[in-house]
Amino acid sequence: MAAQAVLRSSARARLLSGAFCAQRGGPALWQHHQNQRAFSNGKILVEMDEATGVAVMKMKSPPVNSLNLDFLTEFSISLEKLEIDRSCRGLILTSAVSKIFSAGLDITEMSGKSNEHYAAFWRAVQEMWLKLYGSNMVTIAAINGSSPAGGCLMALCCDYRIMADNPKFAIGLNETQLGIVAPFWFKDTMINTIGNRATELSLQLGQMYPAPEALKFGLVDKLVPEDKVQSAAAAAMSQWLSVPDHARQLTKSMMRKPAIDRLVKQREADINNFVSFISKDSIQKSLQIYMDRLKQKK
Ligand SMILES: CCCCC/C=C\C/C=C\C=C\CC(=O)SCCNC(=O)CCNC(=O)[C@H](O)C(C)(C)COP(=O)(O)OP(=O)(O)OC[C@H]1O[C@@H](n2cnc3c(N)ncnc32)[C@H](O)[C@@H]1OP(=O)(O)O
Repeated sequence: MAAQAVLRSSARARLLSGAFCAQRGGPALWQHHQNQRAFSNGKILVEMDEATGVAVMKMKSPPVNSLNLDFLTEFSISLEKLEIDRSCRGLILTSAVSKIFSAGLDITEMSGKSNEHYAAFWRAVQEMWLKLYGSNMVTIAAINGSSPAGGCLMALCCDYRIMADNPKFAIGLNETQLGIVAPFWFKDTMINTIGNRATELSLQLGQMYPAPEALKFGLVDKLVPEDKVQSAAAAAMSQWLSVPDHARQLTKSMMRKPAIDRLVKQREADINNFVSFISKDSIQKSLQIYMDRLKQKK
């Protein structure tokens, strides 16, 4: 895919240079065990079944798998590593943290930091989206917990979503509830999944949907009991992998390329937009109030 080609160069350069690995105290090499391979960079664990060509990526950044700069960098590098591995055809994205898929973007990365930091953070968010939404692999989200905002975006980037059937787990793009605005590419991803009107309702209200409502709304494709999420994802994966790769990949590209190209074309403008928006005093105040409320609810 065009966007993949653009993106691959920078992440691969970092991957091959080992800069990221050195920073983490050593290269994230595959460990082999029978038919299984695994690597971990700290916040992400990847286990690959060589017999099926399916990798399971587990987010393991407690307490809530929030997407900070380190996490996003590890995520993109891990994904790139799988993308260039020809034996890997499918990816199941899930969480190793109980009851949480991902709490979305780390709000502390968007509060009280320099403009340079906001720009680097937003570039990493864009990169995560470009890589996951544009992946050539079959991607299935095994949503085993709550998944607000950026966590919902990650799930929406996948080709298929299976969620634990627990009304305590909710998913949605709730940005307006924080006093912030989902950028156009979050919106495009949601429109491509549930359509324009449902997206407008959902985004304006900053709605979080408990699992049963998320299914009705089309935000997720299937609900299964909590302890069956991984096995259901594996079963769905084998169905998806029965389709010839080249035909499925070209079809995926046809559906997603317009949205991907749109961000690729205005990447720098989107970063500048984010920095000027997030650094406003009024927005910083809104985020502070939201964080205070989160802490007070205990
Ligand atoms: C017009 C121009 C527009 C341009 C574009 C501009 C801007 C776009 C900007 C941004 C887009 C952002 C998308 C996002 O992802 S924003 C993040 C939204 N996330 C949330 O709202 C999640 C909030 N969290 C929760 O709802 C709950 O924590 C959760 C359901 C995930 C888990 O609940 P639980 O009860 O288990 O755990 P808690 O006690 O609430 O949390 C534990 C601990 O973690 C902290 N925390 C939770 N979420 C976050 C987070 N997203 N970032 C940072 N920290 C988080 C929480 O505060 C607790 O900390 P502590 O009290 O233990 O220290």
